[in-house]
Amino acid sequence: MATRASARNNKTPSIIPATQTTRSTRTKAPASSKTPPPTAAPATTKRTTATRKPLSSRSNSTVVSDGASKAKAKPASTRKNAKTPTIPDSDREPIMAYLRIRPHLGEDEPISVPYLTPLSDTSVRMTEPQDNATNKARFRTSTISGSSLYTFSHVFPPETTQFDFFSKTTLPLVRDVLQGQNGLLFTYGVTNSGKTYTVQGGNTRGSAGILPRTLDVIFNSIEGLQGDGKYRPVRLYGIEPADDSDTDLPQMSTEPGLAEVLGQLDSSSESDSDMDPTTIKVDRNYEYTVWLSYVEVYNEKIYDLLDSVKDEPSGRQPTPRATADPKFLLMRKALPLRPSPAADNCDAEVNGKYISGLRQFRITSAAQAKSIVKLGQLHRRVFGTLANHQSSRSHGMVIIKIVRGHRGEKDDPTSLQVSRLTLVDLAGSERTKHTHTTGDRLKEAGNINKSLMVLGQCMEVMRSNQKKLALSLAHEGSGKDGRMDTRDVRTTLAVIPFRHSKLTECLMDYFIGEGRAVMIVNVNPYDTGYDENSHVMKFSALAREVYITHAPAPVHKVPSIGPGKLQGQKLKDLNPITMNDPAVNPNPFRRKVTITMGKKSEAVLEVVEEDEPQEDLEDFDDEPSNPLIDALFDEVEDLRMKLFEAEMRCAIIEAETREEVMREMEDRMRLMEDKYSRRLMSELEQNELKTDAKIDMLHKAGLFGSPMKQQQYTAPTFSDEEEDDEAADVEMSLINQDDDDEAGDDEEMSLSSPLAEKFTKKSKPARATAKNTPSKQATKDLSLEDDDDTEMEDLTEEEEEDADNELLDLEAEEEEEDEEEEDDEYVDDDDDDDDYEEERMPTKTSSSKSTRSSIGKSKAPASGKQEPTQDSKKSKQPRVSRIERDLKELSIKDKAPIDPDDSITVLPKKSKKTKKIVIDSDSEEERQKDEDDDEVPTIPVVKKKRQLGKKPIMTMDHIERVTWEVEKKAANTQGSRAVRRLTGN
Ligand SMILES: Nc1ncnc2c1ncn2[C@@H]1O[C@H](COP(=O)(O)OP(=O)(O)OP(=O)(O)O)[C@@H](O)[C@H]1O
Repeated sequence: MATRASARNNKTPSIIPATQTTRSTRTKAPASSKTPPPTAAPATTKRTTATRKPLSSRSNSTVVSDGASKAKAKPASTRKNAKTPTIPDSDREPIMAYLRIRPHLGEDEPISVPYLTPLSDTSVRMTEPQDNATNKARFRTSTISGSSLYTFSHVFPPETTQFDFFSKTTLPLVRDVLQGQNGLLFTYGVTNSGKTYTVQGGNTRGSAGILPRTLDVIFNSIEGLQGDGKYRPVRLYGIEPADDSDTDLPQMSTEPGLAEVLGQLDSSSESDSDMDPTTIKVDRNYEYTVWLSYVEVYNEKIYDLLDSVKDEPSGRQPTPRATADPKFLLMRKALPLRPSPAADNCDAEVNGKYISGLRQFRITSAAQAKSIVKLGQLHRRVFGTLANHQSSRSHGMVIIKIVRGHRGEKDDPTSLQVSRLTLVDLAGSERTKHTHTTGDRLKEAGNINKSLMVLGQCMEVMRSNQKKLALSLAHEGSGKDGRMDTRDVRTTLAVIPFRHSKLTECLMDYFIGEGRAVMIVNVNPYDTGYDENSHVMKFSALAREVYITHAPAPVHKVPSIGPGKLQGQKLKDLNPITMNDPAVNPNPFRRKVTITMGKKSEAVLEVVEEDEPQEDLEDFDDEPSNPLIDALFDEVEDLRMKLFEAEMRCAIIEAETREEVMREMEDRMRLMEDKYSRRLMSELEQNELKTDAKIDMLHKAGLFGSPMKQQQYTAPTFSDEEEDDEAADVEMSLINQDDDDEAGDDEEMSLSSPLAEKFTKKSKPARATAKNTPSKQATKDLSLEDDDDTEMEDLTEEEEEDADNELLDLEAEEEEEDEEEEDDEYVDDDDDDDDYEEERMPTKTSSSKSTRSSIGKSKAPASGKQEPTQDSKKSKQPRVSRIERDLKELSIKDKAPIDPDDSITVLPKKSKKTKKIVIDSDSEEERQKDEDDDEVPTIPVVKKKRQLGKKPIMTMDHIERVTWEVEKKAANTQGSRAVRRLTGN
């Protein structure tokens, strides 16, 4: 009874000075635990303990909260010895941060390997997923570290059941609220991380979330102890007499059209029948009444989700009902936040804010409470803030108030105590850049981000303030008089920006007042938002460093219920909220909501949201106001707001710029790729054309294929072999080209190629020269099969002589050109030219020395060497063997064994794609002709069908054979320059 007396004393005016002392003591509370007490400290601490915990001391509950046990375990006297500045008083405890890892839900998940690994009960490692293909970070675009370690109050792995999770995280808060303490629980995480599942639950049996379980446990525990509900809670801590309307539970809309829409959305699940059997032992000397409200914070406005939803047909065209596209106009009005009067809680240093006009319902059973919550969720959906398959776009808050009064003083409202438990299902914390939202959605996303960002800022400021305070208290006694005045420090503390967002404004009293806060961090480790989840984890780390005073909610101390009653009356005047309300915002926010009801039908609703009335806010502000301070504060707020908006803009611009730059880079890369592939193709084409041109030149020179020409090779060399080799190579490479293109290209090339022209120039004089040599006759005997060759034969002697002279004139010029060609990218040209020269050599060998040398001179500079080296021959050897192999293959294919003595003709092929080469024996006539020639060995001719030039070419066997013959002759004559060149001498 003594305790109760002391509790009563709190509400007497004489206590007020003591209360003021208590305020400062409360701020100093950490000091008492960290530093040796100043002389006045014990008294104040004692007084605080006596005034702030009157009811707990009377509690006969056997279930003692952790916090209470801590407080008991560490009495004020012992706590004073603790000196570490960063360790808080046991009256305060950090925000508890629990991590819940969402399980893998199936194949739809974007990644299958989680990037979060629990290391212990309290720590996890987060490792950025790697892209297997590139071995680079898969999702990261920012500079967040690839792997980080995070610690929590507890880590719940994916397999944690709802029951276990509730028992470890929420049950202590439920216990507290039944003992008169406030509690806050909020879920934080990106969309699809399991926040709603955690709070509301799933559809399967046993998957009920912490909210239904909380309701179950409360009603299990207070069974038989429910009060008569004579008084109802108002504002944060106020009490006023209840009336009959409090027991009228909210109903689903009575309007048939809307009821139909709501009815279709209202689905039952297996978890509805879940009942959590947990019971907490409570003080049975008390009676308890439970009140419930449900609000959502959407677009920086607070709406009552239990307010009746009505269609407002007035002021608009009637719309067809019950059609496939019914249209309703729903109106709702935002509720204002008002400062809690100091009189409601004299102990409080700073009072929080309450939601003015919020409806609350007295509930008597868990089932009733659950149905009300369900209705609130329906309203959330009907207003489009809890869309079917999208992220919740509002913060949902269920506020459970428990009014408890001692049974012996049932009719004394001043003995009543109001405690609150708020469960918040925050909207997804993803950023705008990921959602690609525009217009209203962008505004929504901006507001969601804003409120979450402000929540983070508040925590940041609270943490730094607490650190500052703790540090200054650690140096207590260092002042002039040996005492530390914390007021000096307090003046330097930063203002916590609660007012920057509605969410933090609503919750501020939990942070600055008494109570406990639990943060549940939901993470989906299979989500692509690695960066977002990293931010969530960092946020939780920040929250864990913020300390909150752990103390029971104050007992209602106001002797008279007058102000409350008046205020309650005023509040009632605000309900029901209609468009007729005089304080309607002139610019209500309109938006459309489409609700899918089954597969076929959908309902289109138009929602009009009005701002909260502003004009009567001051009427409720009980705090003494200083205009200057208010103006300054507003200024600060304004600036902060601007700063915040600028930051938001910057963040959005940064995200957009990054994306733009990325897109631009991608485009450029694509262009470059195109450009290079085009260039590559054109180079290939040019190479092909050049090769064609060279082959053409060779043909024009009559060095390929004709049996008559073969007869000219009296001094065959390996150069010929190389040439043949190369020609065969070229042929094989060209054989896959398209037939149609071929002839045209070939012809075109032979005309357009500068080399071809050059060759034409050269070949004529060369032939002319040959005619003037002793071997002229042999040259004349050339019976070329090709028209080109025949043309060449048709040259008159005069022309040939002219050409010969021209050739000499051109020598110097060509030398220069050839030197330039050496630097040309097509280095092979030189070899080819050289080959050409080599091929010409047999003819020249039998011709005059001067002619030979002139030709040799004209071509030699092009190759940069006078004679082929042994190396170059070796390097060409593989080609020779390839040709041999090819020929063998062909012979096998055609089942015609190659006889080196036979002349083989490769007939023109009709299609290159068939890759078929027909080998024919030379005609009997030709063979006879060959045999008749005594002077030169007969060269068996392989007449291959050349794809471009369509001219026969020689094969290896022939060349080898001729070479052998020539070597034999050369050994005899000892003078053949060609042989010297062949052997590399
Ligand atoms: N622990 C869990 N066990 C099984 N399923 C889960 C769990 N957590 C979440 N889910 C499932 O994951 C999906 C997404 O969860 P939920 O809707 O709760 O995410 P959310 O974070 O609330 O998303 P939003 O922010 O968009 O509202 C749901 O289908 C839910 O049933």
